[in-house]
Amino acid sequence: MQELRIEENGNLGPIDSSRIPRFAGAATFARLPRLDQVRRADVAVVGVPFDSGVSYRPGARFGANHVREASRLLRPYNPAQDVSPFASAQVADAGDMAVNPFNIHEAIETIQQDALDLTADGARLLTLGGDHTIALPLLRAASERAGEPVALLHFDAHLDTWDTYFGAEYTHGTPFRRAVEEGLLDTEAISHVGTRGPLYGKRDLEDDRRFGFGIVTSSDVYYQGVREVVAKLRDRIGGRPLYISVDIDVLDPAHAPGTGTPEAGGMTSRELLEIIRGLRGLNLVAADVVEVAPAYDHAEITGVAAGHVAYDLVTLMSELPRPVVERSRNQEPGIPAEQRTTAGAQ
Ligand SMILES: N=C(N)NCCCC(=O)O
Ligand SMILES: [Zn+2]
Ligand SMILES: [Zn+2]
Repeated sequence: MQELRIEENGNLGPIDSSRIPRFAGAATFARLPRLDQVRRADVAVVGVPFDSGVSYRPGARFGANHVREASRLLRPYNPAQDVSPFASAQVADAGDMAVNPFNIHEAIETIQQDALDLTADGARLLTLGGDHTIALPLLRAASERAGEPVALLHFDAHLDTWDTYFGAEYTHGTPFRRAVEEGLLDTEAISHVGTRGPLYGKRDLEDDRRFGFGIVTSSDVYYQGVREVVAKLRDRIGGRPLYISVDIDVLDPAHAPGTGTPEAGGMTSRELLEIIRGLRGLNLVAADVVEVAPAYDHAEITGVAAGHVAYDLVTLMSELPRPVVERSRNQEPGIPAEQRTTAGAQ
């Protein structure tokens, strides 16, 4: 079947849902073209079907495809930011990384290498998880591409700066401790937002503070409001290269039931979207949306929320200038998406 896509500014956009019903065909994120259908992407969206790092409910390995399915209703103009992201930039779906579900070390290496390959030509990367373990290799790739430690904005009910689980260093509760230890983060500019729920002990907070994290709790968002929170975050991040990690469990289980470690008292999807929209103009190099576990979802509530969060993150990226890539980076093997990614998103 012919795809009948919207094309603007020379960018190949989504399938036109006014001519091909939005429920028809295989899903890519927002019905965008696959990476192999475009010359090059300014923003690549990639899935990581991996959940071997979870401590409670499994199922986030199915998250990326669930978000793709739930993203069929996204439209090409984003009035909240007054931007048509798929016209401002070439956005494409790079399919799924082929990660080893039985070997977490190998999976982490694959994710890091694939993220490096996808960004070799200066593309910005949005990753759909997957459990939160994947943030570590994605941060390794982001800081390598930035050539310096990156600022981190981490939306999550959890700190994810714990040390080990059952002696394991690489889990979904530990990526940001590893990232600090590895020097991937600019510790002057790292914040958790939406934190809540019981901890193992007070020491969790003491460790976290020692690493340099600032915390805006879920209650802070409620009492201070979006504007004040955005102003503080922007101030802290400044002009640094920024990585945004969104664990969908930052939302209240009423807004995102489909996740592995839900905690009561979370943010609304409106609050989360408004904070993200408040970050316009910051140098957002890469982002992820993780921990969507469709088996616990109902009526695509979580998938729709994650899809909208991803859409607003892509919108932020779409407005930024394409980074100048040094020659040596250009000479890297380009985007071997065909080799490294499955045809997951057709
Ligand atoms: N990263 C997420 N979603 N959760 C971490 C929870 C760690 C725990 O089971 O205590
Ligand atoms: Zn979490
Ligand atoms: Zn998390």
